[in-house]
Amino acid sequence: MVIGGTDTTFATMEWAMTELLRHPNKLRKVIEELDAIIGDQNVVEDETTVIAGYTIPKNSCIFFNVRAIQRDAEFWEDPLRFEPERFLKDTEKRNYTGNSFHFFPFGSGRRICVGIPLAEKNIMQILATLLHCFDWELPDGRQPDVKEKLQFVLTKAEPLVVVPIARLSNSIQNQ
Ligand code: HEM
Repeated sequence: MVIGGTDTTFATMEWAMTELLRHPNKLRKVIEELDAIIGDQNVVEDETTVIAGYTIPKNSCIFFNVRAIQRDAEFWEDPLRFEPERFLKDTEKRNYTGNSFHFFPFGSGRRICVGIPLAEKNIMQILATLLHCFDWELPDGRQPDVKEKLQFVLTKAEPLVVVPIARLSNSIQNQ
C-alpha cells in the first residue's frame, strides 16, 4: 500500500519532468498555460460565475443539501416510505459511487469517502449477523421513534434500545 501510494506518484512525476526537460517546447507550453491561469503570484483568482442559471458570487462557500436531494419526490417515488427494495429494482438508484447526483451518501469527486469498501463490508456483515442470529423486541411494548439529532453524523435523538432473543437452534441460549 505504501508503494502503491508513494512510488507510483513519484515515478510518474519524475518521468514527466524527464520528458518535459527533453522536449523544451512542451515544457514552455505548460509554463505558459500555468502563467496564464495562475499568474506570477501563485494564487488562483476566484471569479463570479454562472452555473445552470445560478450566479455564484466570487469567494462563495457552497454547501449541497444532500438530505433534501435524496428525498426529492421528482426522482424518488414516495421518498419517505421505507422501501429498500427500490434499490434492487433499479441499478441507477443504488449507484452511490459519486456519479449519480440523486444519491450520493458518500460524497462525490476527489474528496469522496475513502472508506466505502470497508463500510459496505462492515455494515452488511454486522447487520446481517444481528438479524440472522436474533429476533428483536422493544422493551415494554415501546415503538421505535425516528427523531433525528444532527451532529457531525445524523444520529437518532434517543439511542435505540432493543432486546435480542436468540433464534438459531445452535445458539448458546437454546442449548
Ligand atoms: C456508512 C458509512 C460512511 C458514510 C455514509 C460516509 C460518508 C462520507 C462522506 C459524505 C464523506 C465526504 C465526501 C465528500 O466530501 O464529498 C466522507 C469522507 C471520508 N470518509 Fe467516509 N463514510 C462512511 C464510512 C467511512 C469509513 C468506514 C471510513 C474509514 C475507514 C471513512 C473514511 C473517510 C475519510 C478518510 C474521508 C475523507 C476523504 C477526503 O477528504 O479525501 N468513511 N465519508
